Amino acid sequence: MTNPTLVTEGLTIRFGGHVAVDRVNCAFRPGELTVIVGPNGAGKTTYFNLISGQLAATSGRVMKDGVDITRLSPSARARHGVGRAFQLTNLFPALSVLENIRLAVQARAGAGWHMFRGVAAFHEINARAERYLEAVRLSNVAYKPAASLPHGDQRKLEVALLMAMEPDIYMFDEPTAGMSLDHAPDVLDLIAEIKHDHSKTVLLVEHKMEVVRALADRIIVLHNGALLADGPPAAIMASDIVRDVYLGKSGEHAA
Ligand SMILES: Nc1ncnc2c1ncn2[C@@H]1O[C@H](COP(=O)(O)OP(=O)(O)OP(=O)(O)O)[C@@H](O)[C@H]1O
Repeated sequence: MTNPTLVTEGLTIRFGGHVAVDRVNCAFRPGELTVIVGPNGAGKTTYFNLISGQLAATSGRVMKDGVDITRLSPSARARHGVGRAFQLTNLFPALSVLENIRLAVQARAGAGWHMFRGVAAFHEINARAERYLEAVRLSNVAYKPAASLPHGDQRKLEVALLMAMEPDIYMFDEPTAGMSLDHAPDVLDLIAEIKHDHSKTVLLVEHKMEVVRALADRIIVLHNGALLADGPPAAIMASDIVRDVYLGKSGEHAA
């Protein structure tokens, strides 16, 4: 089995007396798409925030390729290859779709600017931006202002901006939220393509079971902040304990 890209060890955060994420031990590997499920308030988004650095852990560690990134800022973690899709942050609404992607490519190149000098740099950055534009199938709206895109296309643009960062880990929090059913498959196809690049590790928080079924290689279930179950989709979906959580026997409601 390949080495994990990302490991959380005893990862915990307390808000006052409330333990929102409770000693979560989990390892994530390249080529694997893990969906994090659980009832409302289970700690899914908080766990994501602890991994991407939006929240600081009370205890425990986040390791990226063996490096302890627990105390790093979100941008420092991004430079370590932890990429998280955010709705429309990073986006320049008045600039065109292509310009937005070009800026993201340039920001990524900035870290190793010596590789990109002069005219060659300009061409290389443009070529990369065009590649991501095509990858998310937005070439037909390349010159439209980003703000003018319909919601579904804006989500695709977010995926392109994330790809431009060239992360090792892709994190998506409900990528089809607020999206009409006819647009959802496009974004899901993009995520499936990222997963098929076997060097990438993909984490998804998702409520919609049809999305979970379509994409998951593995499901982890959080409940009251703790890791309740972890395994292949068929086993997790058939497990009594998971059904109990979702059917409310333990006092929670299904998400
Ligand atoms: N900044 C915060 N301060 C205090 N409590 C918080 C904070 N962030 C999250 N919580 C609490 O932590 C718990 C977990 O919340 P979280 O949003 O991670 O759950 P979730 O599983 O993502 O839920 P949902 O499916 O509804 O999005 C909740 O009880 C929430 O109220």
